[in-house]
Amino acid sequence: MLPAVARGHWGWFHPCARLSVRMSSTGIDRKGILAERVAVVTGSTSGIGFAIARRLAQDGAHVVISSRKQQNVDRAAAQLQREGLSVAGIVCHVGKAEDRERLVATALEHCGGIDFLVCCAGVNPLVGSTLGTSEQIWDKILNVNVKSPALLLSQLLPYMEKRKGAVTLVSSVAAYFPRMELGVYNVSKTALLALTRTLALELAPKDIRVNCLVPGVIKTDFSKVLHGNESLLKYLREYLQMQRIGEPEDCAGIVSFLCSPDASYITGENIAVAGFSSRL
Ligand SMILES: NC(=O)c1ccc[n+]([C@@H]2O[C@H](COP(=O)([O-])OP(=O)(O)OC[C@H]3O[C@@H](n4cnc5c(N)ncnc54)[C@H](O)[C@@H]3O)[C@@H](O)[C@H]2O)c1
Repeated sequence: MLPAVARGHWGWFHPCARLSVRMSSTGIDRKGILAERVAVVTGSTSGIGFAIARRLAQDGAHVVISSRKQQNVDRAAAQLQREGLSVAGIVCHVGKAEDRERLVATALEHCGGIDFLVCCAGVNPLVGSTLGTSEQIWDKILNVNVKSPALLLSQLLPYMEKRKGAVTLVSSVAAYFPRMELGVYNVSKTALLALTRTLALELAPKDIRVNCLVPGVIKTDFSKVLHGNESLLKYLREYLQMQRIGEPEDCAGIVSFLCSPDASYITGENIAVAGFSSRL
């Protein structure tokens, strides 16, 4: 049986209290750079989002993870809690307003505020040509990939104000060099670059920074269609100057840095983690 917190019902158990208990009982007094800060990470039960959630928690933050399916939330939250990290999980389909509201309420109720938002949730139905894409698919991709980070941020904003918060959106190198088979996905990821700069501009007076992680090919389920194909993988390795595709952990440290006080004067930037491509 998984702990209640992993099912999204915390009851008496306060995940944020857990870390302080652990720290005092083990005598560890070295606080992480993100200690006592609270991070909400969408699409974080696997892949890049999971690696980011883990890293933020390792660096001291209380982290609320989320994705669409309860069983995935349970599994991921339980795994990180076993590692002694202060993590709670809740189901949130980012395209659903009521799910976003519940995510916000959960973070507030159990962690008392919100400092960081990392938007990893993304969809990528392989749709082929942009002009051949149905309106339904257009709506789905733009809703989840572009609109939902902005809508979620507007729901979180009242609580992030006065906390010198930071937001990280997640685009893709497809924003810079679109792939034929990705159609509208390319468009959505390019829109995120513009969203980053626009939000950075709008939120700078509130001391909230907005930056964008731009991953190259990272080994996750999402990109299996690329790295699962031996000949394509060989091509990618030769094409990438570092001779390898990335791991989710390659994307994690930069997000922790962007949340940290060390990045206090960095906003509106799109930062590629892509192993160097001469086309970037
Ligand atoms: N893997 C890559 O090569 C790569 C490259 C560039 C950009 N990205 C981007 O990175 C992000 C994470 O992808 P990943 O590679 O870690 O994939 P992944 O499939 O491992 O993780 C995606 C996560 O998002 C969740 N998710 C999907 N739709 C959701 C929704 N509507 N609401 C909430 N959660 C949802 C999934 O459940 C999963 O937890 C995506 O935005 C993707 O576009 C990935």
